[in-house]
Amino acid sequence: MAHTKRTLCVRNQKRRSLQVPALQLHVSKTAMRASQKDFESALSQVKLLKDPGNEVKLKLYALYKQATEGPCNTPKPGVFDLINKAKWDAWNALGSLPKETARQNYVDLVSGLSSSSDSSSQVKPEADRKQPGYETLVVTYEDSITKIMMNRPAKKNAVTTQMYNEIMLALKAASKDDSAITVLTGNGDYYSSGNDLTNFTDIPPEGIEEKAKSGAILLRDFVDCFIDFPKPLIAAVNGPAVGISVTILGLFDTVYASSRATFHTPFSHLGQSPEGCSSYTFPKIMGPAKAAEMLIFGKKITAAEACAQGLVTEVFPDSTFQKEVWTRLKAYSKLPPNAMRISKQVIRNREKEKLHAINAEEIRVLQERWLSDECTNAVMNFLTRKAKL
Ligand SMILES: CCCCCCCCCCC/C=C/C(=O)SCCNC(=O)CCNC(=O)[C@H](O)C(C)(C)COP(=O)(O)OP(=O)(O)OC[C@H]1O[C@@H](n2cnc3c(N)ncnc32)[C@H](O)[C@@H]1OP(=O)(O)O
Repeated sequence: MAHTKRTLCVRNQKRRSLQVPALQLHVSKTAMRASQKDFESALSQVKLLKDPGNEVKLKLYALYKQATEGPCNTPKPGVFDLINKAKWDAWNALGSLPKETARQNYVDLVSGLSSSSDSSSQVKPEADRKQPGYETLVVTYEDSITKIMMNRPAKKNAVTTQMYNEIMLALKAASKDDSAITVLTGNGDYYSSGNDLTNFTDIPPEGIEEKAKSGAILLRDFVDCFIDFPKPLIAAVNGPAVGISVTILGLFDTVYASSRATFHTPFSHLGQSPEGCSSYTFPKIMGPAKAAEMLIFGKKITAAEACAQGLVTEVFPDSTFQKEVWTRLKAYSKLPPNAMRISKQVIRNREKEKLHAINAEEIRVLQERWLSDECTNAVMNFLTRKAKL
């Protein structure tokens, strides 16, 4: 099997003490904030705004439908019905986002639009372009770079259902905005601790099989977004990474890591199996033997090891990680954007169909694993704090 190694350049490894993460408001608390009255007032307010552009209008439409009708429940329009298909896609991308959260996101989005149109006579500096409407992410646009930062530092940026949906929305928006490159990173001391294990707890009345089915659709759509992302996609791995946040790195174009980062895919420990196309990308990137140690035996590797094995492009000392990575990315973002996009597509298109098939197959297997005693026991152990990785 051929190894496709990324550039190797391991820097000085220097450990630093972890910073105390800022406290994060609990999602359900914020979701409770928007009352029906707030929602209705946002609906009136939106009519007074100047045209916010198609992308925002689609976001508003999707959140409105989700808030009033729940998850998308209509048949997908035909390919030639462009407008209705775009609306359907935007609504469908919200997956099982709860109605209350959609209502809150709608209110936040309108309030962000109102305040930006209040000050529309002033030209805002690029650094201020924080995009409204996200609760689990901070999405900014600066220097032709869209930065998507996972923002649940107190929970080590564990990925909730809402965060999966918001990352998909942010990627879809980034694919259409005028940024040249897109970066995914984490806030706080972790890059991400992977799937939020409480995702296994809100079982609907229809039973765990239904939950597994909706989880499978969510995960398939999530990974598909990374397979299809049309512009250069960079991960700035600021700290330890676990599970799904590691596996999808094989779908990024470049992975920069802090010397403090570690990479851990404890699927067997959790009674689960590999996802994110890692059953294909990892053996291809690092060779089957190293991939098996990670994916079957859950071996945690350091940033330096991940770089030597080709999963990471370059490791930077933690003390200068942010400065060095952003300096590098700002320089890359000035390259001709069309050329970068086309080069990425030439590289990716050859494998796209295969990657989608692998994604579907991994999820078919995983869906069965979620119903196994091994998985249930492992998740219960974590949630009742009998076990930590
Ligand atoms: C029925 C089917 C449903 C399907 C729905 C699923 C949809 C898609 C699934 C995709 C498949 C993905 C797979 C994976 O990603 S597998 C990896 C999962 N991650 C883990 O197992 C990590 C678990 N966390 C830990 O082991 C430790 O927290 C960690 C080593 C990361 C950090 O330890 P540390 O001691 O430094 O910090 P704490 O444990 O005190 O963590 C601080 C708080 O954060 C909470 N936390 C952290 N990680 C998670 C997590 N992954 N899920 C939920 N909560 C997490 C932790 O509980 C602490 O919270 P409290 O302060 O409230 O106690």
